[in-house]
Amino acid sequence: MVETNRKYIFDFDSTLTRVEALDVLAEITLKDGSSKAKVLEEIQHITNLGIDGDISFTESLERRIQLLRATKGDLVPLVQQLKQKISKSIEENKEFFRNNAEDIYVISCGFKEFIDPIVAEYDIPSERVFANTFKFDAAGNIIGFDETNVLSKHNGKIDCLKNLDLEGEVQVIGDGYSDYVMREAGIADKFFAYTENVHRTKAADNADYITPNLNEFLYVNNLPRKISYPKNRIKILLLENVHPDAFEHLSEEGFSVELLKHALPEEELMERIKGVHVLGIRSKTQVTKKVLEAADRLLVVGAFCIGTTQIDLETAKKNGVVVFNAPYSNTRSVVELAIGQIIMLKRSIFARSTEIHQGKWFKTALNSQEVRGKNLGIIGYGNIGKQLSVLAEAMGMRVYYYDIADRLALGNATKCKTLEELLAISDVVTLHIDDNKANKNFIGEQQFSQMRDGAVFVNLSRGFVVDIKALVAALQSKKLSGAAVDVYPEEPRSNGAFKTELQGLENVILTPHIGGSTEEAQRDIADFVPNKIMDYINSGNTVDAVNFPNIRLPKQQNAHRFLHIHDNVPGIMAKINEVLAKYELNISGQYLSTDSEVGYVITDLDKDYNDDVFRELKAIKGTIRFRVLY
Ligand SMILES: NC(=O)C1=CN([C@@H]2O[C@H](COP(=O)(O)OP(=O)(O)OC[C@H]3O[C@@H](n4cnc5c(N)ncnc54)[C@H](O)[C@@H]3O)[C@@H](O)[C@H]2O)C=CC1
Ligand SMILES: O=C(O)C(=O)COP(=O)(O)O
Repeated sequence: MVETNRKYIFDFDSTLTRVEALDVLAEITLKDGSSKAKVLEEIQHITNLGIDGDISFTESLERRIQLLRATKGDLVPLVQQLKQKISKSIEENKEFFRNNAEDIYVISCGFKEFIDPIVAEYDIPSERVFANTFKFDAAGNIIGFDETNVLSKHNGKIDCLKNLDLEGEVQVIGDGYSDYVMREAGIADKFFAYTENVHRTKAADNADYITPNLNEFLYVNNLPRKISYPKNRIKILLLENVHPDAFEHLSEEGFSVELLKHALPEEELMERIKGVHVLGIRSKTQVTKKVLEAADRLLVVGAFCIGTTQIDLETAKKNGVVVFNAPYSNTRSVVELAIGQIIMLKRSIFARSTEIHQGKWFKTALNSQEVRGKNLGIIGYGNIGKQLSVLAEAMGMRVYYYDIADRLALGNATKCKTLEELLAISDVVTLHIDDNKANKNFIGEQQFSQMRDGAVFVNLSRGFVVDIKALVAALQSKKLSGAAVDVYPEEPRSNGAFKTELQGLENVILTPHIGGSTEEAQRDIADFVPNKIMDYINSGNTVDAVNFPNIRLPKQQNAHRFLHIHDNVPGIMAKINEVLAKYELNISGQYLSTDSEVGYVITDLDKDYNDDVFRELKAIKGTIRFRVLY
């Protein structure tokens, strides 16, 4: 039992439950038919007019009851259905109702016949439920309501609360303007506009607090709750036009998400990142040391792509910021584009197509060859390189590959010991190495000179790995018969003008870094990365993090979870456990993973903790970040 000297007044419809009960009743009573939808719409309209105070409540009630044509028997399925429609965060925090049972009241303009059985399960007895009651005829039809009840009158909640004459601070939690009026009249001390189910502007505009769920209400009041930090307080900034599904998934989870179409330059990002807990980017946004240092709340960076060298991974780690990416989602898209481009180059298709666009017919087999039987040299035999190997072989190409790591050949592919060997044998050279900064100008003048005369060259990896001047020279001198380039050393942050020295060259296909830009890939990434983010935020899992010790954690029931990220120096674990022992906290599970720089320890406890424990754990020397989950 928590002593707060507060009284909590809850509204019922759309606050404790996700729905308006009379709308559900209408669904039950109205027979399917052409008029059903119209009547339902009419009932909802009248409900809203009443809630917003645009018509008198008595009028709204009378009109709805006439339309409903309900009976006593209809209340049974109504109660059953309402039990399934309790607001999510109310359900999650059932303990709040148990612990504060004496101080919780329901004041509703709904009806006790269906409210009482629902809220009884939340330890609110009938005597603390104030609502209307139905009038029935002898046959059990609902024919009206008790008109002497104050709650059947316009602004009846004011009189109802006045009559209760409650002591202590009175807080009203409701979704409608008719709840706010108790505060306006000066009988309640605070009004929380409850927006978990419906956001009513008129109520929200007047509220002392807008509370998107009960967790936020409990947080504001510093009361025990299911999760320590309400999800709506977690701010997510998604840049570079990531697929809208990501926005959907993360918003549905309750986070506050903002979506921008473009990348941000360093200075602007340093400003925008303040207060942000999760940053979502693609390949353009540079998450530099300065940006990470300006970030005061950052927990996670989600790279909605494969490459992660645009992020200062080391600084992120040292600051306790976990980075995730999507290593597989767009690989197939890149492979398909590579195949397409290789065929287009070998057939000089873009030249032929441009001629026709310019009104010229030039039918020729000149510079046009099949890919069957040609040697394909793949540099970088990773997730993309390997898939390309299989598909190219299926088209009859002879595949050679070169990789600095020891990679098993798929199918009949032949491994080359050196880059020179690969360059010398390939009719088509395609680049799929990773975005490691050490790969800068990996292919330059010397490498082009080692290629076969008339070879074609494809780069879908990163712009900086190729010396563009050398590539232009190789194309101009006809050493290469063509090239396809998707990535450039400098790429613009948003769509618009773009210049490259490769423009205007013959048989050169230029694409704006769209290798991974397919609907399928972007949708898959928008599913994969948010799941990783949510898994880390909600339970501390770092599986598949690119810069952090990986820990897969079991789900815990009735436990508190402490996440402690620290410098990997001796003795920290002992200090954590010393604090826990001092406060006689029983550890139900403890998991540790370290790398050379940081340690990540998760401790599950089966007992309530107080703020002193929190403070002491945070104060341990070497602590980078400390977070409590629930
Ligand atoms: N154009 C686009 O839209 C996209 C581009 N990419 C880029 O494609 C590249 C490859 O992606 P994945 O196959 O997923 O990466 P991966 O990491 O699975 O494979 C890269 C391979 O390159 C090898 N490698 C690295 N440096 C090398 C070097 N100097 N010489 C030889 N081998 C080297 C690695 O050992 C590894 O096997 C990355 O740079 C990625 O950023 C990825 C997706 C979309
Ligand atoms: O996945 C990658 O590394 C890519 O290059 C794709 O980047 P993007 O998401 O198109 O900015």
